[in-house]
Amino acid sequence: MAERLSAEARKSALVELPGWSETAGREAIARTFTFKDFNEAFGFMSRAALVAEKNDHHPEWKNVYKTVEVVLATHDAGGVTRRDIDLAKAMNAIAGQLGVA
Ligand SMILES: C[C@H](O)[C@H](O)[C@H]1CNC2=NC(N)=NC(=O)C2=N1
Repeated sequence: MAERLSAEARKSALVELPGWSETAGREAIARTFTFKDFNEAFGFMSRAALVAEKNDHHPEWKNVYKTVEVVLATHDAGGVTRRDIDLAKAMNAIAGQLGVA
């Protein structure tokens, strides 16, 4: 089972996660992605969903038209773990391939 990261470890992990930040009032990380249109936003979600399913680690997310708000935390650990960092990195890579840095 993945271990919760310390505040320090979370902060240093975020250095390598452009666009991501800690959420207020909850041990989690979040990013809002804005794509060209709904088609690209949904394409991002489709690809990210496959990664999440493969890793058995799932996002909390909301899609409104071309934006996707993502919150990541490890429910079993009650905070942020490496699994969240790894999924955030994968999401940034997928968004990058869609032209969203
Ligand atoms: C049974 C299943 O492996 C667990 O419920 C997985 C599913 N996906 C998950 N996703 C997230 N974000 N946190 C979890 O603790 C988690 N646990």
